[in-house]
Amino acid sequence: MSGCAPAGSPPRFPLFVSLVGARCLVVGAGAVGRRRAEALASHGAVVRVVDPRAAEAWANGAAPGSVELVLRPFLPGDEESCSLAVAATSDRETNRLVGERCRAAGIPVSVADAPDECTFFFPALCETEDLSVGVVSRGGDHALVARVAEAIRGVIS
Ligand SMILES: C[C@@]1(CC(=O)O)C2=NC(=C\c3[nH]c(c(CCC(=O)O)c3CC(=O)O)Cc3[nH]c(c(CC(=O)O)c3CCC(=O)O)/C=C3\N/C(=C\2)[C@@H](CCC(=O)O)[C@]3(C)CC(=O)O)/[C@H]1CCC(=O)O
Ligand SMILES: NC(=O)c1ccc[n+]([C@@H]2O[C@H](COP(=O)([O-])OP(=O)(O)OC[C@H]3O[C@@H](n4cnc5c(N)ncnc54)[C@H](O)[C@@H]3O)[C@@H](O)[C@H]2O)c1
Repeated sequence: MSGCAPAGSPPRFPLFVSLVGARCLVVGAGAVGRRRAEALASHGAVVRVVDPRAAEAWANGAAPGSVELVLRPFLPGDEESCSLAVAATSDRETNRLVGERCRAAGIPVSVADAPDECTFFFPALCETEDLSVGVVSRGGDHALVARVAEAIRGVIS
C-alpha cells in the first residue's frame, strides 16, 4: 500500500484538539495500538481497546486506569459514541471496515496501514509542559518523521 499522497495534493493540516474526557476507540492492541492507546489516555481520553489479545498487551496489568479492554474482535457498532478512532489491527479487512464505519459516522479515524483511509493522521509526539509539537509527513516517509521528531525533542527538552 502506498503511503504517498498524490503529487500536488495539499499537506495535512496540524489540528490540535483537547481529548479530555473524550471517548476514543483503538482497535488492535499490538505494538502500534498499545502505543496509541497510551498516548490518547495520557492526553485525557477515555479509551476503549478492542482486541481478543488485549490482555497480553498489558500482561503486567499496567494499562492506564482510563483504558478499558474489550477482549474480542471488532464488531460494527463499537465505534458508536466515540469521538475519535484508531484502526491498528494486523487484519486488513478489519482495519478497512473500522475506517469505513467511522468515516460514515463522521468520526475522525486513523487507519494504521492505509493513509488513504485516514481522516486524521497520528503524529509523532514531541512534548514538554509548555509545548506540543506533532510531526507527520506529506506522504509515507516514516523514517523522516521519526528522525525529525527526535531532533525536535532534543531542542525543546
Ligand atoms: C508518527 C507515528 C505515530 C505512531 O504510530 O505512534 C506514525 N508512524 C510511526 C512509526 C512507524 N510507522 C511505520 C513503522 C514501521 C517501520 C517503518 O516503515 O519505518 C514505524 C516504526 C514504529 O512503529 O516504531 C510504518 C507505517 N506507518 C504507516 C504505514 C502505512 C503506509 O504508509 O502505507 C506504515 C507501513 C506499515 C506496513 O507496511 O506494515 C502509516 C502511518 N503512520 C503514521 C504515524 C501516520 C502518518 C504519520 C507519517 O507521516 O509518518 C500514518 C499515515 C497513518 C496513521 O495515522 O496511522 C510513528 C512515529 C512515532 C515516533 O517516531 O515518535
Ligand atoms: N506506526 C504505524 O503507523 C505503524 C507501524 C507499524 C505497523 N503499522 C501497521 O499497523 C498495524 C498493526 O501493527 P502491529 O505491529 O501493532 O501489529 P501486531 O501484529 O503486533 O498486532 C495486531 C493486533 O491486532 C489484533 N487483531 C487482529 N484482528 C483483529 C480484529 N478483527 N479485531 C480486533 N483486534 C484484532 C491482534 O490480536 C493483535 O493483537 C498493521 O496493519 C501494520 O501494518 C503501522
